[in-house]
Amino acid sequence: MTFAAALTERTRRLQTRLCVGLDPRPGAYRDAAHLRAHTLDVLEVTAPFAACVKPQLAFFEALGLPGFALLEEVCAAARLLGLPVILDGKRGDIGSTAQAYAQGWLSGPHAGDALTVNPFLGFGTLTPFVEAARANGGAVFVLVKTSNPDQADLQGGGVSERVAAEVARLGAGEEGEYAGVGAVVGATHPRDLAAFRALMPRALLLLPGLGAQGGAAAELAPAFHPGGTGALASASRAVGYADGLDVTASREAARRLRDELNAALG
Ligand SMILES: O=C(O)c1cc(=O)[nH]c(=O)n1[C@@H]1O[C@H](COP(=O)(O)O)[C@@H](O)[C@H]1O
Repeated sequence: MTFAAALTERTRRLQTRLCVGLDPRPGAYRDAAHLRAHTLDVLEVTAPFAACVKPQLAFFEALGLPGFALLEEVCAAARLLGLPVILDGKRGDIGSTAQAYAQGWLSGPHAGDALTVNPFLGFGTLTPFVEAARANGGAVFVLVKTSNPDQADLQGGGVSERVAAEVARLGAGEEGEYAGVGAVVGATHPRDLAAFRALMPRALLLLPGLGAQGGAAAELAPAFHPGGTGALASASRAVGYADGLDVTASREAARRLRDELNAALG
């Protein structure tokens, strides 16, 4: 089953639209073993409320080699829990280098099921990522309108809409309910969601910024299709560090966010 199909099946079966972000901050732990144990615990306790999991590569890269080992463990544990994995790497480069990124993160030993990608170098540079995702039944999430306030410096003036049109074009010929080419649109831009939903009718929308960045579940309904599919709202700190390192608090935060998203959909 493709990433898009597996994710949508899980959303329907478990009635959850929550993506749990794993952003393990080294400063929060005594040592690497403590970080590892807490990260795997957060994954396990939140899995029943999650549609998917999104490890942020920066935090694993920051740990050096042990970070790569932990990332592999996280991906393996997620698979055992039935959770599709989105690697948040925001990769993008000239085509030949993009090909290496795509090999590493969408088909190599550390590969996830999906990867976030940056279109800044041009639409043609997305091709290696899209091809690798297709070959592996995976997906890419192209940055369309990011959650940060200063996104408008470069993404304003119609740029986000142009990227959205390219996302729709890239996914147009694919079979299945949702394409393997999705889009990132910040949960912090609720007023724009309906327009992006319309511009990319078959794209999965990843909505980061829930919680710590001010995104509110109650405002995200326009990103979804009738029946509550087609989008995922993502929270990292608000789940992983809901109350310090208390994993019971993480589980309850995931449960609450899942419920709030469902309530928003009526
Ligand atoms: O691609 C992402 O997930 C992403 C895109 C975006 O526009 N904004 C954004 O915050 N993210 C990532 O989502 C996570 C947000 O973390 P929290 O603010 O703690 O929920 C971080 O790992 C960010 O790198």
